[in-house]
Amino acid sequence: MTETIGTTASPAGGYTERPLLEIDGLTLEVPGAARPLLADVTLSVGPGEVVGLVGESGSGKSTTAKAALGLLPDEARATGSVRVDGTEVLELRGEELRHHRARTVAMIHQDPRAALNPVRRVGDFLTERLALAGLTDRGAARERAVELLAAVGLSAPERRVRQRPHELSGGMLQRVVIAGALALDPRLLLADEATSALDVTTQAEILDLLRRLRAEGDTGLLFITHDLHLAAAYCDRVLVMYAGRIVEHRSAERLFADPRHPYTRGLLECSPSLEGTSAGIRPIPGRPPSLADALRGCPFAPRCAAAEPACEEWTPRPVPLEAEPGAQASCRRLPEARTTETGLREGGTVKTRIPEDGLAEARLLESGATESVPPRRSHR
Ligand SMILES: Nc1ncnc2c1ncn2[C@@H]1O[C@H](COP(=O)(O)OP(=O)(O)OP(=O)(O)O)[C@@H](O)[C@H]1O
Repeated sequence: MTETIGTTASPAGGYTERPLLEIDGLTLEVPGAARPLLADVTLSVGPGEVVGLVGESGSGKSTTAKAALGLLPDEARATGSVRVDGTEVLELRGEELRHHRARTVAMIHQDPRAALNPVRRVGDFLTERLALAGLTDRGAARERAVELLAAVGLSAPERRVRQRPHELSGGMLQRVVIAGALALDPRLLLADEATSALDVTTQAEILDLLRRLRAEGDTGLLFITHDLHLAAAYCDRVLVMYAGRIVEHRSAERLFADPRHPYTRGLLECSPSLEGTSAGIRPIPGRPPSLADALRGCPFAPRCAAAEPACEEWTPRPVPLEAEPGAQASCRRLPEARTTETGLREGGTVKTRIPEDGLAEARLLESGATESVPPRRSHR
């Protein structure tokens, strides 16, 4: 099944307008690592959409989100592209990059205390953010700070602006940080484990708040979590990462109902459900590869109960899933993978669908493996 690619793309049942965030074939290499930090990462977030990015610790979720801010690891060599609201972030430098970080994208981290100066008042944090956005009149900024705190659901906002971080709970502080993000009226919000440190009730309140804000402002939200159950319940679409790669990309509903990658199935089986029951939890055996491990074939093969010897030779690539436009999983054992490979063997060079890349050429290499060839750019 085909779909229109470009400004009206609708990956895995998502948005229909131009994406706010478009990461296309992003590969990041750092000196001394045996494998890339990120390998061919492609994802997008549309206006008003919540997209989940899920994976174990070290899979590359934060590195992907930071790329949207133009924050790459020192000495990293990047290929591919990262566009926010149509601007190529990897080409921004100096003042343009500072402006981009201050105005277009806002990141909310797990620990709100790290974002707030412990000796400054909450109101100062907000008025400084508002000054970045051009509101330098002190009285007007003060008023706006109170409005922002009310908008994120803090009671008695006039009193809160005079308080210091230690006087507020973790949930209240996360609301302050979100208010700080909103002060800049960003098009894109990046929430990196933003609710992981909160109790379940506060977590639900903050998730509601984020959902309401992105709907009201038509803001896009990239929601990073290690909790696949939470992502499936909260997001429109979910991408699963393993060892720096996207291994599955589905609508949240389909992912939860019928996970196709063995790693996704393993994640669902090894995390407690939203109801909090831990019955039947089965941890995925083994550990994810470190950056010192050179990878060959499917990176999940050493931990995969369904792996065959040929998986260790298989070049990972997104395999489009039948009857689910834009959805893909990167597993050699999918029936869809066999179909495409047969086509390649017969045709030598064919056009194959790479979700969100549009039509990318897939070449048959001499070894018999396939290689997708999206448009590339190199940045340092
Ligand atoms: N500046 C850097 N230089 C070298 N390696 C880095 C750098 N930043 C991150 N890494 C490595 O990249 C890998 C991915 O890290 P990242 O923080 O993106 O993972 P994550 O999925 O967000 O994990 P977590 O949930 O623990 O934050 C890790 O192995 C990490 O050690």
